[in-house]
Amino acid sequence: MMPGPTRPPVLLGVSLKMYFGHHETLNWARRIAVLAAGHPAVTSGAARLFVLPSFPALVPAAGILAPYGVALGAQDIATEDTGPYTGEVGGPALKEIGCHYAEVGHAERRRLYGEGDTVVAAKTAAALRNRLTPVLCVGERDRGTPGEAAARTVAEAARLLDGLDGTVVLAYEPQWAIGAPEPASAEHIAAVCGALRTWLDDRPRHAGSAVIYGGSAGPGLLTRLAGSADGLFLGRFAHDPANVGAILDEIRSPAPAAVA
Ligand SMILES: O=C[C@H](O)COP(=O)(O)O
Repeated sequence: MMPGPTRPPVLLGVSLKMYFGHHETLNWARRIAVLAAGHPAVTSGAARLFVLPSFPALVPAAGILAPYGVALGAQDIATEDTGPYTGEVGGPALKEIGCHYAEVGHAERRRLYGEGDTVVAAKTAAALRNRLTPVLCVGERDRGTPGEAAARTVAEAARLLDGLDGTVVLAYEPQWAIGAPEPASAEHIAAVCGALRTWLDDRPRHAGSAVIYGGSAGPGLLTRLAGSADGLFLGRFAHDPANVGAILDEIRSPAPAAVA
């Protein structure tokens, strides 16, 4: 069972993207709160949960989830903190309403909204500047060998974090595995997450950072990964709270240390 006695907590993040309506989001959050209140993986500290709902749900979802230790975060953040940026939401406001995380660089924002490395790096900087932990999505576009994917993904993380200090969550999301029937193979994930972990471990300025896997992740994957990632970044398969419960069931031992 994961994690072993010296492992930090397993970090489980959920992005709801734009799938749910407002009340649906809050009803889902209530069911996650019940899970978090009663599941030994959470109450023992072996697992830590965070949820990224859409912007309008952040405040009421925090009211439902934060009492049970579930952290909240935004799915996006403006590059600037304040000013004439219609439609944007800045880091200071996110911090003020209780966000702990801000997601940046998701493949959907790159593909659909034209965000490139410059914007993603600026959003990562904005999160860190506002004491929000960036959930920085990295990962190759096309399926290739694990070695190629690891080299590309480490280079991407290095590029995006160049000149930045602070704790981050690196969400390894091979783009070809997002929205797919199955996640990448455990071997592929272990190769890339291992390379990202090695890269982070050489950089004390990112101490406390975590590497999690996203892309069609669901029940059973944590067990198959056997500790090669620090956790999971869940999408569709978290829509049914029973799946979140099943993933928590894979995590049993108490954990002594903290991650991002
Ligand atoms: O943000 C989450 C990831 O993009 C994974 O989504 P998915 O599990 O629905 O593929």
